[in-house]
Amino acid sequence: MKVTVSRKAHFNAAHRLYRKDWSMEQNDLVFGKCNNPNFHGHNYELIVSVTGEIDQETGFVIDVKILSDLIKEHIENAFDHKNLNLDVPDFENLNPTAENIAVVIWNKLRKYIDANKELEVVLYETPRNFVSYKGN
Ligand SMILES: Nc1nc2c(c(=O)[nH]1)N=C([C@H](O)[C@H](O)COP(=O)(O)OP(=O)(O)OP(=O)(O)O)CN2
Ligand SMILES: [Zn+2]
Repeated sequence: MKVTVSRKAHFNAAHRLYRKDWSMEQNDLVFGKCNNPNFHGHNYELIVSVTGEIDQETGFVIDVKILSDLIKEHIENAFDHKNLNLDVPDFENLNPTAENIAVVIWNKLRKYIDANKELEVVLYETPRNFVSYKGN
């Protein structure tokens, strides 16, 4: 019997969607207003879910306090109130789209979650735009 435990978190960050190897015109064509050279920001909402068997002694799939501390240490401290393009090394050569941010978050957390448990990341960039990633 598998059960999913989820924890919500949030961070505020600035970004610019563009490719360094494209002209301004091409970036404008593809990324539109998201290519603003002066950046723009989002209030990102994050849902991290861990699925696995319930431990018979504790009744937990994972202690939510542990999950919360992992998100705070590895995601919120790294991304909150940061410029993703300029301040976060993961995006030095990676466009900080919602898709790429979700994959980076998943990779950062995966190593701390037991191998026999599944991890899913859902990232809301705006209240209407969101992506999800489960690995693979
Ligand atoms: N596949 C993706 N498409 C877009 C991404 C993304 O990360 N992945 N990102 C952006 C922009 O960064 C931003 O999210 C767009 O903001 P905005 O247009 O303001 O968002 P909304 O759609 O919620 O606003 P509306 O008012 O509904 O237009 C663009 N595309
Ligand atoms: Zn944006």
